[in-house]
Amino acid sequence: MDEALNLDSGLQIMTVNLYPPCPQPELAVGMPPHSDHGLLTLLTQNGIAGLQVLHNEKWVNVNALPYSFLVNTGDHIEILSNGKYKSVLHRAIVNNKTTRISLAIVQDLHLTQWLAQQKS
Ligand SMILES: O=C(O)CCC(=O)C(=O)O
Ligand SMILES: [Fe+2]
Repeated sequence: MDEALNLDSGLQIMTVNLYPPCPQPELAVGMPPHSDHGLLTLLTQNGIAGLQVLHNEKWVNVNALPYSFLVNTGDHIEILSNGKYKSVLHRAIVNNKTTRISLAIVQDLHLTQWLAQQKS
């Protein structure tokens, strides 16, 4: 699969997110609900909770384990697995005490590979 999908030439996009303390966190959105577009996203955080995933129609807090990467499944893995691995809907909330930082690295197919997958 690795060779067929040309993963060695895949796209990597890194995003750094900064969430400063918010005086009224219940009125604010850190990052609105979305799914990531790629195959897999590696996410690391500065130990401050804020990530939530939608599970059984409820938003569930995800622990921010220090010195770890959390792996989220993205839209393209859902398409490639014919729905076996669902792309996870997630969002980030803010708090009124501490600045939160997260770093997300999306691993995706090469742009030309993406077009090839669309044709088949
Ligand atoms: O800050 C977070 O925990 C989520 C970040 C995120 O979902 C993203 O960058 O795509
Ligand atoms: Fe995301």
